[in-house]
Amino acid sequence: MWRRVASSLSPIISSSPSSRSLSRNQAAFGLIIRESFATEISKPEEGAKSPFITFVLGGPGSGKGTQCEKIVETFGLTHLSAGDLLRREIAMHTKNGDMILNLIKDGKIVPSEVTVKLLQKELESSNSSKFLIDGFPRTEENRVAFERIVGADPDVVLFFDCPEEEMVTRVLNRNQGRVDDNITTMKKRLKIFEALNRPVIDYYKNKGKLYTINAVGTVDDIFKQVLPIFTPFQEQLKQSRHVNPKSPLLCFPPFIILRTEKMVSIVYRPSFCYPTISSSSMKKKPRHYEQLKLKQIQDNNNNNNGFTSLSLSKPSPTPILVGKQSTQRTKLEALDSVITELETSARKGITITEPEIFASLLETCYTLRSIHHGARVHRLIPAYLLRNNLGVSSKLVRLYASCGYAEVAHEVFDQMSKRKSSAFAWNSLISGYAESAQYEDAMAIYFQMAEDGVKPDRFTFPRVLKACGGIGSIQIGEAIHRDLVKEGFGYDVYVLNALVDMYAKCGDIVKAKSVFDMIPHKDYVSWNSMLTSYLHHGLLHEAVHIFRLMVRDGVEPDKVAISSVLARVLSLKHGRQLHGWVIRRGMECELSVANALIVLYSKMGQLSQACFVFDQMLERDIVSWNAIISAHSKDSNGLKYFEEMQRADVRPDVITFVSVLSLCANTGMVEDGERLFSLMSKEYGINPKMEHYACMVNLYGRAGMMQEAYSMIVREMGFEAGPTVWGALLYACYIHGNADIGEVAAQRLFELEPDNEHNFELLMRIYSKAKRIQDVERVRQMML
Ligand SMILES: Nc1ncnc2c1ncn2[C@@H]1O[C@H](COP(=O)(O)OP(=O)(O)OP(=O)(O)O)[C@@H](O)[C@H]1O
Ligand SMILES: Nc1ccn([C@@H]2O[C@H](COP(=O)(O)O)[C@@H](O)[C@H]2O)c(=O)n1
Repeated sequence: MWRRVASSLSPIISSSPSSRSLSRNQAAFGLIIRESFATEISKPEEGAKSPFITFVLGGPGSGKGTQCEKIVETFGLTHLSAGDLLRREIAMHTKNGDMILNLIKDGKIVPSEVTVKLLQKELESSNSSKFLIDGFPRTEENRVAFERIVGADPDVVLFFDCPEEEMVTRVLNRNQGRVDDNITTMKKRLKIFEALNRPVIDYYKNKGKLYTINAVGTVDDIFKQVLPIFTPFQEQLKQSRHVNPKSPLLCFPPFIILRTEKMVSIVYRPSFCYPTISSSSMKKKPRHYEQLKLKQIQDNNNNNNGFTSLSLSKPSPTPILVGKQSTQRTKLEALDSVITELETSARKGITITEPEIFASLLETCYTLRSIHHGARVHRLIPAYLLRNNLGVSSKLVRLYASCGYAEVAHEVFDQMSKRKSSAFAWNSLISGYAESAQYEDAMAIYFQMAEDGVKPDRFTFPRVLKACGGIGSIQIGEAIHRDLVKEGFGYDVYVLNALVDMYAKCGDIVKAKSVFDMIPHKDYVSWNSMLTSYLHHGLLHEAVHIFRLMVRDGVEPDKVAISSVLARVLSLKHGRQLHGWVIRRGMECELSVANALIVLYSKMGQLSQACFVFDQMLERDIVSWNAIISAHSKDSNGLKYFEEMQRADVRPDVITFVSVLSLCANTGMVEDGERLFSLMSKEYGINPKMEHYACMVNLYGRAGMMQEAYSMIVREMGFEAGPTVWGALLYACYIHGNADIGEVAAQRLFELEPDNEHNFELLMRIYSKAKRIQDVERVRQMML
């Protein structure tokens, strides 16, 4: 192995804080990950296999990236583009981001330490053993630093030799919005290439490792020169893969259970952090991404490193589909297995006392919105932990509140001994309410906080502002704005970003823009908030302006902005173009983007495309399920998705039932509709709302069951029926020519919406069908 694997398991079980390392993604997931291996050695172990490394050199625009894609396709190497890694730093506003941006704008070389560290991180976190390192080393200094820090030598060095004029033409036509693709920077890049990269090329030439390729001609012609270079290495490339214990790609399923006689410990690893992939996704085609995913699953099936790991469903022969579907299922299965293991241990008298375990599990339950699993975890948590550990109880509170279990959330909250000492617990409650669209409740908690003398912190405000945006009250929003300034958060980017969003959602785009202008160091959230706000307000011109400024500053629109753009697309052609753009950026697997694509295709009547996107999703949330079911509003196949959703243990919500009930109404599936209506309250505790009754009246009405439809309104509904319900009945009366019930429905509608001419017209048609000409005339007179 390239990196040494410590043999002992003990560090895992008694991991000290120092043995834990939180990677960026891990931290983002709020997870504590115990490192299961010692990882200090960066030189290859003696006798261990080194990774197969190819350096790809050539001037700017010589076609390195293009050829790398083909090499990846054919030989399955992992593509790491140094330029892409640096651009990712800019986009993510890391501490080096500004410095890198300035150097790239000027065509200069970023300090080797920075670039090599980025490459090293990618190499270490990948489970691949064969890499294409593109655009590196650019200088002798780069080369030496790589040898020193990574401790590896390339097996092959490709040099794409291209005349300057051709490179200039290609770069100026590249059209990817890169800050350095302009003639001024290009001239500098070419000079630097000649001065600094030539010595590297000569170095490898002297070592006999250099392969020079004439980079003029078609992409395929050039690749014909590349192919034979790798042929001698084919066996080496096929050989078993390097297994890196630190690799997030290897961490599948997300949990590994470690058992000793007295103790059960869990190593939690988020299975959906793929830094290697996302870093180079700018250039990569999603197909490679899929190949990697599938490999990941296969590798994990093959490598359990001696741990008791959770079982995985075997991938089927269709890589793309199965890779993704099994991923989603396995996440829940893994969670379920871990909880079952813990329950078994608890029954045997082994008490689990580590708050990190519960915090991780609850975080996962929350991500998967599995309240059922959350409740099981809840039962395992010792009472004293719940009372005293803010981290654990807050996660539980948020889970319950966000799944609509307000009472239980409050019960847990009330028992928290430290709830009055900080805003932490309150934030969870506010966040839970805000996420489940219970905005008034979220606001009430904020005001309660003030009454109880708990000071809000910088995390409180974004949550409250989100709730305020949900309510759409500019007055409350302004009051909170004053509060946050008073509390000293008037210059906090994190808070100001939420303020931009709030003002925009409350309809005051001018104020949103003035807050945005006030943000001194805008981060990518600031830009994306403003872009999204303009889009929401239909201000496309302004949105395009912001978009241009973003590209100028090297900030890419994020998934939220892209989802908003997708939601506003008016033509299938533009939708498809955007879908292509999304794929090129490797963003098609982002949950909100995929959800928006489903809605887009469904809106455009492209059901099979919507299903395709859905089937490809790595992760699905309630919005995805609702979108695909709603896309089937006139197709009985939609119920299969509902059943699949239940099997996946995703809890249907109010919207899901509106969708399935209208599907049943539209397709005449009365029995299924009745069954689902009853399931909604009995199984899922959702009391039927106006929309559900409207669907039921529609269901019976369309099926000609007028008495059932009528009695649904007068007998079953516990509240006054509104226009949607009576309207459904009136329409059914028109279809089935029932003037008696039609009169009753119309009468109620005339009271509820006296100005809606449609109701009068419908009643006239009903009378006309029944040949009650005098009544037709009477209604006509009423309309005058
Ligand atoms: N053989 C070719 N003929 C014409 N255009 C090409 C060819 N190969 C690549 N291109 C185009 O030239 C542009 C530059 O190619 P590419 O991005 O692969 O170059 P690169 O060497 O990776 O550039 P950089 O170092 O600037 O990242 C792209 O727009 C690409 O589509
Ligand atoms: N080893 C490297 C690679 C790149 N850079 C900087 O990034 C710019 C773009 O690189 P591409 O390979 O995508 O063209 C490049 O001009 C350098 O500014 C670097 O510093 N070191």
